[in-house]
Amino acid sequence: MQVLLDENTLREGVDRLAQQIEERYRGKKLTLVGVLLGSVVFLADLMRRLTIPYGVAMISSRQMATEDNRPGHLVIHADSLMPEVKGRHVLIIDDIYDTGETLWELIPQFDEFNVSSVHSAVLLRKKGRQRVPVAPDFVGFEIPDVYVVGYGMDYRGYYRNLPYIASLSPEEMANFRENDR
Ligand SMILES: O=P(O)(O)OC[C@H]1O[C@H](OP(=O)(O)OP(=O)(O)O)[C@H](O)[C@@H]1O
Ligand SMILES: Nc1nc2[nH]cnc2c(=O)[nH]1
Repeated sequence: MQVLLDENTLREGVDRLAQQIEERYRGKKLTLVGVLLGSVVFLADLMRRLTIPYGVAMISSRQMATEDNRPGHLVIHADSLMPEVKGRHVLIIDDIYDTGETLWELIPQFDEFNVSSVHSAVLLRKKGRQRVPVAPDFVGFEIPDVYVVGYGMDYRGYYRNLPYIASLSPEEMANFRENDR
């Protein structure tokens, strides 16, 4: 495991993002919408850096299988974690932008909630992986095409609690044993 972004670097990145978000949304009705589960640490830190008024919602999304069992659409669960967002400026908060499929699926689904606008902020953007024509509006850090864990992000449910972000090599992932945890 190799540390890619240490705690100080992450703090500076989140501060930078908070400033950019404040500049864009000052005077507007803003709701941050975190995408469970990986975004929770980033969201919690970002929330404490923002000084403008805003609401918060969380969404989970479930991938629907297609008839031939291939991965299909992500569907938003607009349940109790999603308060009224009608007429509000939504900023989707996610930990990482990889292929872009998650944002590509989620963004149009906000149309049915009659929001004023939908944009997105991600802590990390992996280079060279984008598969769809939608890009995040705010990006904390560009990272190489490696598998990362920590600061909310997991490998098989582990490592979300690390206060820094580290990369796992293919060998480390192959040798991962749940019984060692
Ligand atoms: O750009 P994409 O290729 O769509 O990948 C990005 C998504 O992948 C991760 O979620 P994951 O499915 O690992 O779930 P988790 O947040 O619950 O860990 C991350 O939190 C993003 O939502
Ligand atoms: N934990 C984790 N989730 C991802 N989802 C897409 N890319 C990644 C990654 O590098 N790490």
